[in-house]
Amino acid sequence: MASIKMENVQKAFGKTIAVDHLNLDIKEGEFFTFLGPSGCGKTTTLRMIAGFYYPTKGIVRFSDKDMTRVPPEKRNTGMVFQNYALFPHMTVFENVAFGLRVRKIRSSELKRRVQDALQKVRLESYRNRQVSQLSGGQQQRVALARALVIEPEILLLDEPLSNLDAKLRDEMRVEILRLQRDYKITTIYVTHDQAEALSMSDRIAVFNYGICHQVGTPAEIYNQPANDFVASFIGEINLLPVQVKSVEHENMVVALENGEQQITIDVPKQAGEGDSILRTDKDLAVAIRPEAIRILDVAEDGINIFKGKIDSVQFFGSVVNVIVDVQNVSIRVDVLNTQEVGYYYQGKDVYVELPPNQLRLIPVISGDAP
Ligand SMILES: Nc1ncnc2c1ncn2[C@@H]1O[C@H](COP(=O)(O)OP(=O)(O)OP(=O)(O)O)[C@@H](O)[C@H]1O
Repeated sequence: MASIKMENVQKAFGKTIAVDHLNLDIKEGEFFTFLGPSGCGKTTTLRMIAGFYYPTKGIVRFSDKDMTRVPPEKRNTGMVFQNYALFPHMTVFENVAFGLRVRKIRSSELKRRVQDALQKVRLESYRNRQVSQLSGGQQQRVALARALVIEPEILLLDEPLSNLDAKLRDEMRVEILRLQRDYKITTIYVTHDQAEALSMSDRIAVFNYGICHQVGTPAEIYNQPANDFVASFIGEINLLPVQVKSVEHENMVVALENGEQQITIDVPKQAGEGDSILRTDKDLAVAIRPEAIRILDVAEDGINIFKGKIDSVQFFGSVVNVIVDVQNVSIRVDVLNTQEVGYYYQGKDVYVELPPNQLRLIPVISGDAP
């Protein structure tokens, strides 16, 4: 097992800066995910860790050792590619044995290790089968066995499930996590799928346009997004553009200007990381998840309770998605399907409550794309 550090790393391809100002500290044994949309720099970062690319600037360390310019074959990393990159006409056994033959491992030990890896991915009975005669999920397992058999210190997985159908993907997620725990191996997982990232990772780094915007546990990323990009890339969220009206000891009062009208919202100071949010030169938004908002039939005492009218209702099974119009501002509320059918309907007068402890005041950066 190794830890991985990236210190102020940049990678440029000619004039394209694929990754910039990257600082990461990945712990031994961690399942760490790079998440972001296509072209945001995830694969480039992974390749700098594998050694297929060298950074233009900055340092890459494994367990404090400088690896920045060490070639891939001297790094002891195992990699699984999106398209698996297997040898189709070779057997399962030979595909898995490949890395060991390159390393000139003795035949008896080679057999034992391949057998062991095939057992771990539950493919022992397929050892003599040609890879071209396997299903997508089985090929994925061969690719995993081939990466693991060399007993790497670090496992690198580049969108390993993207070619599989939804059911197999679910199965393989569980399988990958089981293997990662069995081998206790530091793992980096690249994906653009937020559900995959949230459900599998110890921690996630969220990328956009070559910049890492936030590193945190799934709950931190979901509950305390650093800005509007992170907030809206992961899950559904209401983003209400606001201006700060006043700042008190514990609270800030912010206003959502809406033509002639104004909605004032009480936001606890810690929802904006204390006063620091006030020093940003960015526009601000109040962020709240749809499941954190309550719909009330009658006005109750409390703060941040606003009168509105239901605009639309969509049924999703376990959850009902209700859009409420509050003074021409659309607010999405997700309620559990526990009321009788027809309880929420278009045109119904309701109140919505935005609980202060569920609010975040965040900078709006999405206009900043290069
Ligand atoms: N070899 C290269 N030469 C020139 N530009 C490159 C090269 N590799 C990547 N880029 C550019 O760097 C940026 C980041 O690409 P990268 O492949 O790291 O993104 P990604 O997040 O992995 O995307 P995807 O999910 O589509 O694979 C993109 O703008 C891409 O076009």
